[in-house]
Amino acid sequence: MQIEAHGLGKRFARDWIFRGLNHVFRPGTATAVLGPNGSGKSTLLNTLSGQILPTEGTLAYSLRGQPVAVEDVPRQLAYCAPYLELIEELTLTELLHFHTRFKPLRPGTTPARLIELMYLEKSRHKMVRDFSSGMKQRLKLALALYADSPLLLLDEPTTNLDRTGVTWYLEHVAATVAGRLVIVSSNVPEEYSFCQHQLSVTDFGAQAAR
Ligand SMILES: Nc1ncnc2c1ncn2[C@@H]1O[C@H](COP(=O)(O)OP(=O)(O)OP(=O)(O)O)[C@@H](O)[C@H]1O
Repeated sequence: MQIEAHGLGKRFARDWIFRGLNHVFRPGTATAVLGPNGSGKSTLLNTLSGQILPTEGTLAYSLRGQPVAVEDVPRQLAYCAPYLELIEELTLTELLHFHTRFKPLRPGTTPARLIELMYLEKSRHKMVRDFSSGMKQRLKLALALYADSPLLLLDEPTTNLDRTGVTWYLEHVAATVAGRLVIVSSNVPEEYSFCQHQLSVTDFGAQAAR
């Protein structure tokens, strides 16, 4: 997927979060969106993915050269973020079967295989609400990384992961990002080490908007 932003700006009430963003996010590339806490990284990701409307400017989406309407972007999108919740009342196996009805996994990956890839075999019948925070994060990441979607957004992807979890994340990112458009919001260099491009939200953020 490709996303072209022209003069993109977002304001909450009287505060501009970012303004004047002109950028083309090209398919097959990974971009890290950087900036301190509260600078607007998540707001930018949510705007780019069509979850919230920009205040000004335009976004144009295309897939293999064909335009994609903003309302069709969610179908192409896999998104992992701290503010996106899992369905905690389901067991791991139930959740995977439910989730993948709407967001299929990439060809060759089954829910059973995903459980192995997450090293969660012993928890396949455990309710998600009883998972540790690191297990939940691994599950959220696996659902996004192994989704059959050309657009992958990762907001603070190593949240709640220990060293083993970070190593797991980097290994599975390397296995799944080829050919996709990937945008990572982060303050942790290790978690965006695979990104070829960096975009600092403060370059077109609140300071720049004044
Ligand atoms: N729905 C909203 N209404 C009003 N203000 C909002 C809303 N969402 C975000 N903001 C404000 O926009 C600013 C940027 O927030 P955002 O979450 O995008 O920053 P961030 O760079 O992702 O921060 P962090 O690194 O802490 O996750 C903050 O001042 C926040 O309070």
